[in-house]
Amino acid sequence: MPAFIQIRNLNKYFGDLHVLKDVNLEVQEGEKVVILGPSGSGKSTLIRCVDFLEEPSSGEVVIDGTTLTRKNHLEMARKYSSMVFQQFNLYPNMTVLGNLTIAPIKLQHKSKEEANANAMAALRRVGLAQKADEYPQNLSGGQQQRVAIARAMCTKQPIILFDEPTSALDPEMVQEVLDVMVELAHENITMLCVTHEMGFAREVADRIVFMDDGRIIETGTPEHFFTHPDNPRVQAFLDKIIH
Ligand SMILES: Nc1ncnc2c1ncn2[C@@H]1O[C@H](COP(=O)(O)OP(=O)(O)OP(=O)(O)O)[C@@H](O)[C@H]1O
Repeated sequence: MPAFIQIRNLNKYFGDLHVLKDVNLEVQEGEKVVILGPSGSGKSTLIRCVDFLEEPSSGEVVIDGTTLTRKNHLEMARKYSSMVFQQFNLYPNMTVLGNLTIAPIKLQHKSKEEANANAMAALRRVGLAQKADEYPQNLSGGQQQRVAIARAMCTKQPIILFDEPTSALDPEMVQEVLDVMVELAHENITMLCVTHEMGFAREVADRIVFMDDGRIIETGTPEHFFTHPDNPRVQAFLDKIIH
């Protein structure tokens, strides 16, 4: 059975800058993959290609047997994947409830009642049901990111992509967002997560993928990765981060 997500010979250039270099990765349905690596190694670009927010220069991303193309990517994203960004990307002029219901109503053609019920259920799960009628600017960064995660839950796609979801947060708010992500990880959702949170990676990842200079140079379980990585560059990265 082919993997749920297949990234095949992916290359991405920004002008002359070769950012992804023949990347291959297969992710099974329900798998939680954490992508680590030094700054500028191409992690965000890789994950953005999975949503076609970046178009590959060559190679392909195949989801559930269908290759993403210019033509089908919006429909594919609607069906399969939602992204949680570093900068929450909430609509400032809409209430929290509005932010959570707009895509289900407008794009997925859900009734307002169903969208509201799903939104309230998601807000309860992230502990923010009492904030449904607030505007994003009245929430803390951690709360805004929890709303963004609830928004991703509402659309019920089977894949969730996290692009450094805690990097823009004050330190005291990081844990509250990680707690929500850990809870989400208990579900049969397929998760690809770019993060610098090693504790989260250890706790949640089925597999860690390490990128360096546009290539995947090591993959393995957290146990393998944190205790005896094969590549000395991974060890150097860990030494720098952990000590
Ligand atoms: N839209 C863009 N235009 C030009 N260059 C870009 C663009 N997006 C990313 N880059 C460059 O591509 C390289 C990889 O960036 P990317 O954000 O994928 O790395 P990263 O591993 O996620 O880094 P970080 O951990 O710092 O977020 C960097 O050199 C970056 O400056």
